[in-house]
Amino acid sequence: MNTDAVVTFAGVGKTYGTVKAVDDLSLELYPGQTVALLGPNGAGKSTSLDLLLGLRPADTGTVRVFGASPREAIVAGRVGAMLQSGGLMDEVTVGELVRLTCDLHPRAYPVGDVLSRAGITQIADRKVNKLSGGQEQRVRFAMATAGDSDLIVLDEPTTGMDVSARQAFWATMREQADQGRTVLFATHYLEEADAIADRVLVLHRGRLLADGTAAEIKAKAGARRVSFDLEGAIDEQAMRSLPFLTTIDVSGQTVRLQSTDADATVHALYGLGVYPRNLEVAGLGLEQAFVAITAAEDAASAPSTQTAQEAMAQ
Ligand SMILES: Nc1ncnc2c1ncn2[C@@H]1O[C@H](COP(=O)(O)OP(=O)(O)OP(=O)(O)O)[C@@H](O)[C@H]1O
Repeated sequence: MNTDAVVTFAGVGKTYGTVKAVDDLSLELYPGQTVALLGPNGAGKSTSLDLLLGLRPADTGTVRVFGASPREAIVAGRVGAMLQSGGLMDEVTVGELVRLTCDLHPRAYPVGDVLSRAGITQIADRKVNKLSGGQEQRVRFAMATAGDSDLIVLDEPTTGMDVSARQAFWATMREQADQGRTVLFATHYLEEADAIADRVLVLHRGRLLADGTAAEIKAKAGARRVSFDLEGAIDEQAMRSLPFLTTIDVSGQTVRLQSTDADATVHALYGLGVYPRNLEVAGLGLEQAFVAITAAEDAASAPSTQTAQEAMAQ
């Protein structure tokens, strides 16, 4: 086990009945990393965060946070968390709730700073049960950043936030990471992961499918996007016979395709005697890469019905 690690999962498993929510998960997070946890619904993201926060015990393996148990790390004030649901006391005001959270944090910031950073100073006197969804998220954000924690754990933090709240939120998280804190967030917004995270973890059926920078995850998906325009009638059958295609779409004079070997596909295209204009070759976006990687895994675990290559092509 690396002693510098902020978080260590070693062979961690969690099963609910017959569902393996987390399956033999091993990983380490380091100081200053901003890590996005991606995965389809039910992939095990929230369960993994619950295990990391000691809210549920692991069935197998060990979870360590700053070399201690999750509970010890939290009691020491080293972890701030923003979870998806629950946890807000309805009958108190926003200001009272944030004050209480600060009172409980061993290394709390002044309440006024916490309110203003989360953009909720104006609603400090409002009852928590009168808040909109986005305002509730801001309150959760305030609670997660109430003190000087070394690790900030966020489960789908920007769901329901408007554009300005999101921008303010991520600006704050960037500051936190720049100061050496580790930020781990689960999200379904892949553009946020692409823009914010310096490390992306792709979880699927409780297992870690990919771990790297967004660029590495895109490269792992293997395919590239090619688009071009053709003049005159397009011979769709000839286009579909191009080598290394995974998908192709012909719309008007424009052809858009994905290829696992774009150089060979373009070479063959010229071999058809056509003259493509506005030819562009680009990598997959993170969203397309994510879909390709998880679909390929689905296909690999159901080999009788679909090949991985077919899944990549969908
Ligand atoms: N308390 C529970 N009891 C039984 N099954 C559960 C429980 N919590 C989660 N599961 C199951 O474990 C699996 C992983 O769920 P989890 O909530 O961790 O996924 P997730 O990646 O966070 O999903 P989402 O993106 O939909 O929030 C799912 O199949 C889910 O149905």
